[in-house]
Amino acid sequence: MVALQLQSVGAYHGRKLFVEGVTTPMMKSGEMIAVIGPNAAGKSTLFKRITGILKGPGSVVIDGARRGNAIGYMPQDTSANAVLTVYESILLARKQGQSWAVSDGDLRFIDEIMKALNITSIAFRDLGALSGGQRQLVSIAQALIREPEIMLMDEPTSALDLHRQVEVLDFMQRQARTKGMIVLIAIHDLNQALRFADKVLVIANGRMRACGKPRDVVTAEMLREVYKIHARIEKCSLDHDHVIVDGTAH
Ligand SMILES: Nc1ncnc2c1ncn2[C@@H]1O[C@H](COP(=O)(O)OP(=O)(O)OP(=O)(O)O)[C@@H](O)[C@H]1O
Repeated sequence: MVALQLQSVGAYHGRKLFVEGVTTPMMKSGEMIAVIGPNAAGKSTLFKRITGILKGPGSVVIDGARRGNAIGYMPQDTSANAVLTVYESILLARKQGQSWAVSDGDLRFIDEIMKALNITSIAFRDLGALSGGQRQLVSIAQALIREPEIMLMDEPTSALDLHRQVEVLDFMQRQARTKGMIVLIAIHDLNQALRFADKVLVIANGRMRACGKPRDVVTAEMLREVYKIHARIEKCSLDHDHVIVDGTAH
């Protein structure tokens, strides 16, 4: 069982503090947390601080991790210029930092992940010859193949069609539940956040505005203040909450 908590976390770009004072409740094994907020709010910056790519004040407290490097990170920019096939790139991600001997288990796991993400048919295509959505799926596979206990995904579904979005979010939710992973997903689609997340963390102007149950956090008031939109949260016939946007607020 792994647990993650941010305590007064901030992050610098150069000498400037872009994210400040983020203190979250304890995030636990099996949870999926949607990180939402406007453009340039600091979501990617916060992720980079959690992974250690960026420095800053405060503590990223991880309890109960099985290994030293428990964090997997899928960056927002999934462009690739390495001359590798999809399969090679996933195998390379699997073996990074380990011995180069490839076991049957490694190969089986690669097949499993590729099947789950529906990318088996492009296994031997060059990375440079993929569509934006295909690249995004390969990038998810590269992060998952390392079996992280905490997975940070920066807008993993932004280039995917609706079917693939639901497939990927559903798959990540199952991964969180069955493997006891903590999954943090930066995402702009608030309806997908409402549908899949156990918790929603709102970042605005480099600060945490709220963190809690989706229904408590995604409110008309928050949407007006943080996103400057007039919106209602209404239940559909299946009793799921949906954001219905009426227009922009000034
Ligand atoms: N490498 C960098 N150097 C300097 N400033 C940066 C750098 N990367 C990001 N920033 C700044 O940090 C702030 C937060 O950016 P960040 O990418 O974290 O936002 P975001 O919430 O992920 O936005 P988006 O939803 O648009 O992806 C922005 O003002 C941005 O200009």
